[in-house]
Amino acid sequence: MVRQADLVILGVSVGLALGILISCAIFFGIRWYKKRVNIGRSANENSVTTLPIRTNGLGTSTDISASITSSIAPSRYDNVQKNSHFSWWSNQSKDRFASASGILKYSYREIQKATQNFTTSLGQGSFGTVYKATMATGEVVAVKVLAPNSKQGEKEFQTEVLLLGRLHHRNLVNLIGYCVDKGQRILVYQFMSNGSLANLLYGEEKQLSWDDRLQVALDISHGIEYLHEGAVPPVIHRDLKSANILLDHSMRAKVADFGLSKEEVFDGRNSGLKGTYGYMDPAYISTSKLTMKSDIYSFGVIIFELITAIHPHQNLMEYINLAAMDHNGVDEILDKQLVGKCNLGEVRQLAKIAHKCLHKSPKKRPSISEVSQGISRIKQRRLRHMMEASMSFASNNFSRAVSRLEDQQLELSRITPRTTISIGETG
Ligand SMILES: Nc1ncnc2c1ncn2[C@@H]1O[C@H](COP(=O)(O)OP(=O)(O)OP(=O)(O)O)[C@@H](O)[C@H]1O
Repeated sequence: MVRQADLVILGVSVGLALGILISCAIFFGIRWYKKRVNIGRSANENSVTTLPIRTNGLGTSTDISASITSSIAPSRYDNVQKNSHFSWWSNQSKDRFASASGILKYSYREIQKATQNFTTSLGQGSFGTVYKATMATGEVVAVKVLAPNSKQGEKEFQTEVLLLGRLHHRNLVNLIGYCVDKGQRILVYQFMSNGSLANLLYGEEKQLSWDDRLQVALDISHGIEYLHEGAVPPVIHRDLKSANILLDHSMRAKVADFGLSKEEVFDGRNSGLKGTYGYMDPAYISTSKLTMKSDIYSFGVIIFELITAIHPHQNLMEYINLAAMDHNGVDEILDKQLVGKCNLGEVRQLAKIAHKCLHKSPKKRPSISEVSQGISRIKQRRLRHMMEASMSFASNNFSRAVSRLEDQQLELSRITPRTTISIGETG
């Protein structure tokens, strides 16, 4: 009996020991597997290249690196030496300052509080809703919350943070921070109180003067000039349109929406082309070859929007082509709000520049610096005319004042002897 009991105890002990051994093996096996999966994942995340940004005097860029994924101009990209790994994205949870360029990382609670629990909507885009928010510091910002069902969302979110976090120019909308928390993806931008150019052109309340429009065109061209000729490697925006141009409190324009460009299905085919119908370069559509000249084409469309206030989806191209058939035909398609309130010479000069941007052969389109110079010349000419006008006004006034003085002197000299006599007589 005793022997049998011993045997049972021995059996149970051995069974238990085996059970513990097997559990340990399973536990450590799972841990090892998870570790390997994580290493693989962060290796993928780290495969973004870090590239330098040049500050060629075009703007206020202070940073020396830019992480670029899909918007780099291909030819120059090849020449830039790639850094091996980019560890920011995988380490981003550790620091409040997410990168050398100082983009802030916010918690979901902070954003929730700043937007009063997401009740201050500014508008809706294809990637989610934009809210006005006041951060704890008192800074007013715009918060873009990515819709959870956004197909392209994650990739575009990363592009926006990695790219825009390192591009700094007064004519680009600044990315202040981001939030990756509680399964949410949120971008925090500087607040642009006058909204989008599209709203200003096609909305009912606001009006844009010719002066404002000329300045907006120049601001946009400076923003693109920084992307094409200031950044190394150059950056192609791919989705320039009036909805992606935002205006601040003093009506200065900035280019927005870098990574969140919309995947458009063109002609019913999923061609993989990026951009927005009506703004897309026909040469890019037919060849799928993306160059900086595709941005130039889209900018040409925006310039014609500024002149005509006709949206590309409202047959703008047909109006432009009709106007091109006539000398000064652009006068016929000028925005009615501008009639009698602008210099037609300037309108025609700007239209001429826009026509060149829309040339069907990309090679024949001007570079962005040529466009900037062209628009600057219009503004300089206007300044010169204004100076000349005010000088001639001043000199007219001066000569009128001088002749009035002479008249008064003559009058006085006529009166003075008589007065003297009369004084003498009374004395
Ligand atoms: N930084 C900002 N400051 C103020 N308002 C903004 C800001 N960013 C976006 N908005 C407003 O939020 C709205 C939606 O913007 P969003 O960029 O999401 O979409 P969109 O560019 O209009 O369209 P899509 O994303 O489809 O290209 C716009 O009406 C815009 O005026």
